[in-house]
Amino acid sequence: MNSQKSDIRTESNRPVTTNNVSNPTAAMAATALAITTTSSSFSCCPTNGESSSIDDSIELNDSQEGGNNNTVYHNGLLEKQDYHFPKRQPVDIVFRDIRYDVKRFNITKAKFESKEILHGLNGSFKSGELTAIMGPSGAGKSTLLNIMAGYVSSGVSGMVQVNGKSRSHNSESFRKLSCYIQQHDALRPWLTVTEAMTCATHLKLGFGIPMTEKRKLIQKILFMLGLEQKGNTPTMGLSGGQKKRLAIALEMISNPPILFLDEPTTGLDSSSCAQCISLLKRLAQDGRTIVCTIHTPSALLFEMFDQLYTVVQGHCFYQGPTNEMLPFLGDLGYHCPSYHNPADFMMEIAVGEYGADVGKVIKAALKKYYEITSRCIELDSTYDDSGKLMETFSIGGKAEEMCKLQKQNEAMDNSSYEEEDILSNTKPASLVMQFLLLFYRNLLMTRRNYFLLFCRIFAHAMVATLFGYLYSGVGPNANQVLANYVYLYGSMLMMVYTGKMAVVLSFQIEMESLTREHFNRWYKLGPYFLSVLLLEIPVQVSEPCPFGESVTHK
Ligand SMILES: Nc1ncnc2c1ncn2[C@@H]1O[C@H](COP(=O)(O)OP(=O)(O)OP(=O)(O)O)[C@@H](O)[C@H]1O
Repeated sequence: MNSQKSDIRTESNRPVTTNNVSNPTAAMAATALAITTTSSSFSCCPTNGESSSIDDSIELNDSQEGGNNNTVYHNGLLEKQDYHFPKRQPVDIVFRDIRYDVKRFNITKAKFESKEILHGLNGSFKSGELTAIMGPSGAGKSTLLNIMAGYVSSGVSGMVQVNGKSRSHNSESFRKLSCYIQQHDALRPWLTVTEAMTCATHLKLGFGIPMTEKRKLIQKILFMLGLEQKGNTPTMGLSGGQKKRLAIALEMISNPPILFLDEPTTGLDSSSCAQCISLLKRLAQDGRTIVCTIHTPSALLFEMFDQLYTVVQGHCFYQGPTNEMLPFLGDLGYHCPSYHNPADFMMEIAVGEYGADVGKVIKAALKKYYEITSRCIELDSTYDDSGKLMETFSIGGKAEEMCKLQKQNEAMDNSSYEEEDILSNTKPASLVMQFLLLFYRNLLMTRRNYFLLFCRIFAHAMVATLFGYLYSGVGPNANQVLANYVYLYGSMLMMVYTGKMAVVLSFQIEMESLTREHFNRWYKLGPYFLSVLLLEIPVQVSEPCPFGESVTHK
């Protein structure tokens, strides 16, 4: 245990300056100063000379939370037992009759046709539970997740309730509560882990809280996610599992009570998969609602999920506790062979192996859902207006369930939300600050991507030399009007296409990052586009100048 801690200290024992900014105006000035200095990272923006170290931050956290840093290994996974994210209000999601229609153009009939992808899905995702959405490829898992996250809203019908209140399919307030981590991590490869975290913290939490608090928060998140020793590593130098954890870490800054993840384990080896799911499980145990799609997990991983929602051909195939899935299929006459992975077995039944009747299972799942719902309605009716239990039950099963619900209610009432204050009082960065931060981030990435920069400079120098040689001395010569025209036209094309190519080549990567960051409410689109354009303009303006002048003077 001690050796583990001392390792961390040795690895991260480097001075990190902190910036204790307590009001927004001072913070703006501080950041502007940081941006105008030649500082090479977000984390090094000294303004008041105060300094501390990562080491100090960890120690401070230990003493503040009054716990030993019990770092233990379980199933080969690193667990930081005494570190928890601040509690958030539990959020339960219930959805009914979710349908999704897409319009497709039928070439043979030369008209648009509607196709239903999801056929009236019902279910719920509860706080404190880790739910897996499973199903064969093309079953509609990602579509369901996109709808639940509010990422897709057109063509969707049905009802989604959040803590009992109806939610529109593109609800802005719901997006404040949730974050959506898509399959592709879409991280910024040229930023280090600390820089990526610092930038995200400034954007998400604004400048209303001191820099020291932000720094502590970053260290705590990185520590909890096992990335504390990777602070100085560029994102592109992380392994697949570490990238997934960083993607989660970036969203955990705002500590959302709901997390949606699309295939978080795809492309990871079994150990990284286990680490990732173990992390999600821990986050769920702290009271979050965590929903992720997953492709046939191993038996070990499968057991880690609390709830399972299976989709087959756009229908619900099974929903309920993971450990009740095999008895459910067993009741329908499908018995899992010994030593067989339950997840594999379920998928085999879902694609009709063992002579399985998929329709029969879908009907049974629907029947089970209605049975549970009607039981819950009965249970609800025994609460008074304030949600308290009115009477006890004589029927064993129901009484037990009611007691469980009652205990959950009491636990919620007694739980302290003091820790929440630091985040609940925050406002995201203003538009101006968003622009400054994004501009600085772009500048940093452009500077570090020296190969691209070198290629651009080299291409321009080559074209300038060629044009200079071909059109040397044509400027003041009245007989060379056509040559002047060709030169100007060529220069114009050069400017347009080099500018365009930079955008075209980086479009796909940039779009993925932009979609993720914008959807998760890091910033507005205006500051983003302005920051990209302003960085491009100096390069474009400088292109024709040297050559243009040389021609005019000749
Ligand atoms: N916008 C769309 N237009 C046409 N078809 C669509 C659209 N979105 C989804 N689909 C279809 O809906 C079905 C479900 O897609 P979805 O991506 O949800 O599947 P999935 O279960 O996540 O599959 P996989 O595991 O392979 O990612 C697929 O057949 C897909 O082709």
